[in-house]
Amino acid sequence: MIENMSQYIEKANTLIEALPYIREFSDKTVVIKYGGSFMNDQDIKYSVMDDIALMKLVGIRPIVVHGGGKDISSMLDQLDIESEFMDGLRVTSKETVSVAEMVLCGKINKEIVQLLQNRDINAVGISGKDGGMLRVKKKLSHGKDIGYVGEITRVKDAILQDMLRNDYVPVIAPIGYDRNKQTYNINADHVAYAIAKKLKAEKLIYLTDTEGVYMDHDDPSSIIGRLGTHEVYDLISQGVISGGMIPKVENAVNAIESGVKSVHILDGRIEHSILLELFTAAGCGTMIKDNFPKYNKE
Ligand SMILES: Nc1ncnc2c1ncn2[C@@H]1O[C@H](COP(=O)(O)OP(=O)(O)O)[C@@H](O)[C@H]1O
Ligand SMILES: CC(=O)N[C@@H](CCC(=O)OP(=O)(O)O)C(=O)O
Repeated sequence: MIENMSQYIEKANTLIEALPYIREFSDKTVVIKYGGSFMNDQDIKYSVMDDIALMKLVGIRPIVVHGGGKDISSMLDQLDIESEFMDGLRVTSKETVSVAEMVLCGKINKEIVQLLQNRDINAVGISGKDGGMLRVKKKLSHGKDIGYVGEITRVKDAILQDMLRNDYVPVIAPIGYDRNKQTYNINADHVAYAIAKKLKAEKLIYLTDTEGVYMDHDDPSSIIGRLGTHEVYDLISQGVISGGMIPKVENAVNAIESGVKSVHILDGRIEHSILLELFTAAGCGTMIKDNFPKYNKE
């Protein structure tokens, strides 16, 4: 009985601990990039959707930007089309861009909307095409043409503002078009950054498949809890940050420089990592801000 009581008190304390954060973030915009390899794990998917629903219910304004690279690759595989990447970006032929649009907008986007609606959260799924939201131009990779890969040149946020004003959670697929109305495939990390920048979001959260940014890949205890923007390029040039983590931290620096308060790299494989970050004092993952002392490892 006493044991049970202490469990109840612990639960109540967790709720009390969340109070100042709920107050602080109420009415604030938080952009969540949901993608990567864990997207197809049902338990994780449901836990991410529960977190987003809870955020919305306590007055935060979440915006979901999703990826789906793995699903695109498996659909291409079924169609006997090879997947090729250059610097983390998919080389995108005309055929590939229409498969990407079909998978991202037709399958994944609507699935996320359905999961939020199942939780009685009004969500609307759009791509960068809707309301002319994302204008792009062709992105080159080290001067090389990699097909219909878009670099965002403009974000027209009227449609997002309308949705937020009317209390909808926007769910965004990373597809846009250029000045000739040609469809382009865009890396979802870049879309999340561009939207967070345009809306001057309070937070930009990257859910990924690692606990956060490590100093040493082989040592899980080397996670950097707080990373100052001025340290990021040092860590890239030392080879500490590499591969798919580079666009995330570069986007993080740019986001902070354009008014986003903090960027978080969180482990999407851990259930409720968003809630832990938002509503507990300890937080989790790596928080990137402009004013942390060097490699604060907490
Ligand atoms: N210093 C680092 N700390 C953590 N992960 C790193 C680091 N440097 C490179 N990475 C790599 O970055 C990956 C995350 O990027 P990516 O695979 O593109 O994620 P996503 O598919 O979620 O967008 C990690 O799985 C890891 O292999
Ligand atoms: C140009 C480019 O690479 N676009 C990505 C879009 C999806 C994405 O970003 O998905 P993840 O976040 O799950 O990796 C792609 O085709 O895979």
